[in-house]
Amino acid sequence: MGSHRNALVAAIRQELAEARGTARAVLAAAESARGEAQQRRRLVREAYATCLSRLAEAREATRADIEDRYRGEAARLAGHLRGLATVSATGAAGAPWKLWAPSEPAPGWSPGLLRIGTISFDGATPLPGLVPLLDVAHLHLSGPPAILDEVITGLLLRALGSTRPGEVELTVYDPERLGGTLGAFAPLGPRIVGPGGLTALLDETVEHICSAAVRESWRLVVLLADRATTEEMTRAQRAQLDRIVRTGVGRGVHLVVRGLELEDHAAVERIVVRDRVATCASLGRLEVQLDPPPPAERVAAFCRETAGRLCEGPPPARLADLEPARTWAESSRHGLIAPIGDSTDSSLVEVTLGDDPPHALIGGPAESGKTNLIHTWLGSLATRYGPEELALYLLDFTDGEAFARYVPGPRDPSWLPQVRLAGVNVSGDREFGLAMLRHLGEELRTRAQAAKRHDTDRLSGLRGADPGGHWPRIVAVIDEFPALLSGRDGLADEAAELLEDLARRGRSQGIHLILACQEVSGIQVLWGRPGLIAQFTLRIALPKARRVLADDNLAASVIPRHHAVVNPESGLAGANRVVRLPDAGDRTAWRAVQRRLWRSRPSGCEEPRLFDGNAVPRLPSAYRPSGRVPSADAPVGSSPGAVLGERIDVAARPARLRLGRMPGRNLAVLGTRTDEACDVLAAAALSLAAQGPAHFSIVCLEPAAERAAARLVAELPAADWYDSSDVHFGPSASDVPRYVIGYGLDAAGPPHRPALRTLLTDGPEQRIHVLGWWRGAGRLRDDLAGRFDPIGAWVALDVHGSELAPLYPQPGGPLWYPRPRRALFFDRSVHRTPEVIIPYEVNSDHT
Ligand SMILES: Nc1ncnc2c1ncn2[C@@H]1O[C@H](COP(=O)(O)OP(=O)(O)OP(=O)(O)O)[C@@H](O)[C@H]1O
Repeated sequence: MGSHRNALVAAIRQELAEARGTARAVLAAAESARGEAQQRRRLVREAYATCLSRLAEAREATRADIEDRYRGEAARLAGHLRGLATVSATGAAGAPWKLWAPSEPAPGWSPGLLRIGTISFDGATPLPGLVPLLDVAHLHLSGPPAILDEVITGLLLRALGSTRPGEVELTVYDPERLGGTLGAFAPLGPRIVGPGGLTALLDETVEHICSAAVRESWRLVVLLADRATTEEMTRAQRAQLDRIVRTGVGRGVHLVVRGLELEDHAAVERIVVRDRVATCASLGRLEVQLDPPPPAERVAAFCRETAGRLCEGPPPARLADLEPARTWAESSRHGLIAPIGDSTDSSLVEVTLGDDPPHALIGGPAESGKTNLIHTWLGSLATRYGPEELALYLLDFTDGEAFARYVPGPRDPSWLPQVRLAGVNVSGDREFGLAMLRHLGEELRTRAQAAKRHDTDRLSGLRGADPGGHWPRIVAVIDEFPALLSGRDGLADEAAELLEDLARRGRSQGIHLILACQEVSGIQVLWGRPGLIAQFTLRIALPKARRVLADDNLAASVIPRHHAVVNPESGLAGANRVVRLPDAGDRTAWRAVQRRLWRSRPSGCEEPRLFDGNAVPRLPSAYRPSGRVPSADAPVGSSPGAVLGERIDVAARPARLRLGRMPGRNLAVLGTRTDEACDVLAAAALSLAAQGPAHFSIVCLEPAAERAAARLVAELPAADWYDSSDVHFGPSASDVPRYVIGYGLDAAGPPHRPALRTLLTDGPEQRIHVLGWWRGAGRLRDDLAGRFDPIGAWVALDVHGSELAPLYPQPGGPLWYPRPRRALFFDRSVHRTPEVIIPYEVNSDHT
């Protein structure tokens, strides 16, 4: 029993041991599985954490990117909006009060939006908060009345300040304060309507809307309604108000209302104000931080000033107002019509140049605005008629440079394409005036002949018969013309004759004259020539002008500054038209117009000829022996021409002295002006050297001329030099022409006179010519023993006409009063009378 029990115990022990072993093994396996699971869990957790952080990073990066893009987009959008806002509310309509000033609308302007405050936008610079009014909307405002009144004051100031005085009419219904609410606008005389006046106001406004055929201004009806107005509003009043809401905007009638409901309509812009923040129907959810009210003193000053301007009437037209809708669209076939200003009712006043009236006379005292009028007229013509239709010749005998603006200058390369010729600073050079008249005389002849060929006698006929021809109307303007006519000499007589001929026959050939002058005496020059003055049927008299209009026509003495009387019937009383003249003095504005016209010039349109009396022409390079020097065997012309200076003519041609193989073909330059004498001799020698092979002998007996003579020698291809140490007047004959260029020849003295006389007398036939400078006519006479035959041509500098008598065929000598940089040139083989020339600048340090 005991052993059985022992065996059982042992067996049980065995089983227990096995079971324990199995359990341990299972435990170990379970623990290992748990360890693995934990490991896996850790890995998963770690992976999860990594994922999370990556996701967070990606999210951050995307968010930052989105934010960047958003900010960029927002800034771009804000920029666009700001640009749009600037364009939509320019000048007084949109400027903050700090910078506010009334702004005159430009021509063609149409009303934009009006600023009431600012819109803040994501930390960016705030945008202006704008609302529509003129031409677009009625405004309905709700909120605290005091703030609304401030907003309305600001809106009215902006609307009035961005339009022309008088263009916006103000009516204020203010039953509570009887106009006191908008009292700052009192100087403008708004219509104030008190309690009991609403019906009449609405009826009258509806009537105005129905009757306004053409809208020329706006009417703002401000309704500042109180509680009683709302409560007592009748159905009839409501009906009228609704009618205004529906039909007013199209007729320029706008309501600005607070305290009263307006019916829903597309034209009603609702502005709701809370705590100085407004929302507006047109701005959606954007909130507008309201501007403070405009400073009271600014409103008062604006209203005072505008009231003053209203009393004066509308401002005169500006130069830009005279411009046509289309540039160069007019034909000048039958005449030239252009406005020069406006009348007091703002309608433009046009003047005509054509068959009748053909020519104009402008008169007025100094500083009365003649030049300004000419600029205005030319500007008006030049924008209407292109270079094929109009050619301008301008001459200014005043001391100014008024016409320089029309030609290329150092700062502006543009020119007015219609200008063919402009003379400035010509007061000392009447010869240029004469040259212009001669040129126009030639043109007149050409036109008359062409017209005759086409069996017509006037420009309109010629243009019809010869449509391919170039027959623009010509307008020649001569400011301060008496300077040209008043001298008692041949020049004045010829100028007057040419002028009379042009005035008489030019009318039918499309050549028109505009003469201007200030002095009564100037006009008297014309009155002394009834045939001439009779042609100037268009008279334009500036304030206080005398003798321009008929004697019994006193209009010019009563017109104010910057006005003119235009009279196309020779100044007869009854044909006056008073015109307000624009200010044409703004060079920048003019330059913009001119540049525009210049860029549109047709190809081949040449630069105008400018004659500037104060400028010294340079010897053109064509007359210098630069480049290839003619070889000794090159052909020599039979009479090479020595260029002495520039002729005072339209084409700026050089004055030439032909030096043929004939007796007397020598030149004497007379006078004491060393520089000019040297320039004449140098120009002559250089131009001869440029024409063919020649030999030069330079004889310099005047120390002051040595430098100039030496420079000449340096530039000449072949030259000998002689001075007081080896004076020599016997150059041997040769195959090529020889020229003796003498500086201060009178200094040679008696011992050399016989040789000099022989050379002067016999030289030319052997092709030896003397071009010499004598420092006075008396010294030349001494050298020649009173026999001037060998001197066939002379150039006089500061030598009076009477001293030149022995060298001149007419008794008494030529009429000549020396002037700086001008010389009198006489060649007995070609001239009947001497001509004035301008010695070229040759030896200056600039050349
Ligand atoms: N319509 C105008 N509006 C404004 N300013 C003007 C007007 N007309 C002339 N002026 C100014 O008046 C001044 C004199 O004008 P302008 O030179 O045209 O007179 P003028 O009669 O030609 O003088 P002068 O006889 O001395 O040559 C100038 O400063 C010019 O700018």
